[in-house]
Amino acid sequence: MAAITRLVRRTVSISNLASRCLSPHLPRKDPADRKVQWVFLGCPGVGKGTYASRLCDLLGVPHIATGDLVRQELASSGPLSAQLSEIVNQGKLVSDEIIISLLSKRLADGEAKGESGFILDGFPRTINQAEILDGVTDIDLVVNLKIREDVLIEKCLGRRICSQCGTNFNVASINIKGENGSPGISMAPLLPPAHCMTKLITRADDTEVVVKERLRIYKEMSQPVEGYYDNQGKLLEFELPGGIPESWPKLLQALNLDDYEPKQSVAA
Ligand SMILES: Nc1ncnc2c1ncn2[C@@H]1O[C@H](COP(=O)(O)OP(=O)(O)O)[C@@H](O)[C@H]1O
Repeated sequence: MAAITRLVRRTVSISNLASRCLSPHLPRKDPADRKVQWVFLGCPGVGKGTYASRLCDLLGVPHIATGDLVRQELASSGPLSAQLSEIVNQGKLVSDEIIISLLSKRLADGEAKGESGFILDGFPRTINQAEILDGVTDIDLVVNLKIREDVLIEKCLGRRICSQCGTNFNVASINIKGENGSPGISMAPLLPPAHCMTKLITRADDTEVVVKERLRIYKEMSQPVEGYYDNQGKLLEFELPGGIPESWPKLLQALNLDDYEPKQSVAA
């Protein structure tokens, strides 16, 4: 009973925190009067950040990646830093309280700069987070990116970040032949320009052991979020057919964004 009371208190306090922190920054407006409010779901390494940031450039909305917020907090050596580094380096999820407070601060900063709309990447990652988000704003669409698991591991291990500009690259060259009726897949490396080449770093949580743990946790904690949005009729499943040159135009088609053709050149 005491445990239930504690859980109820905790849930209430997270919901209070969420409504206190998130509500002012996520006004419920008619979709016709505001920019898109989308969520990107998908396993670690699938390319959420890559495709979400390209779509954000196209649609003129901020790309808000909670993983980036966590890494910024880690790099800042602030009070949460040591606690976060232990959790993240084990591939575990950060608590809802911490994630919501980082997200609300990011939204407040964006609001002060006059931002409108968003694509969320890496949030919500649990049913509780999805319910909290639903309590404070309307999500128009949830894109669930998918790719086979052996590719995910190779992509995580090949991921590199420019320590100066923060851009993601990938040195993995993926070429898996089709077998037993399932299609093969090829993905060329996404190499950095010369000025980033000497500044590349690998994320501490992109080791094989930690990536496998992140995949396990994704299946346990985050896959149910797909069903949550499917039940609301908001889920768009998108199986990546290959690297960016093949996938980007097909993703635009699936999103009915073919009209944005002049800007499709960002994919080149
Ligand atoms: N919504 C969230 N809830 C809890 N933890 C999160 C959330 N978003 C990011 N994190 C933490 O930050 C780490 C890195 O996140 P991210 O860059 O999105 O990684 P991934 O490549 O696994 O999708 C996660 O493994 C987790 O520890």
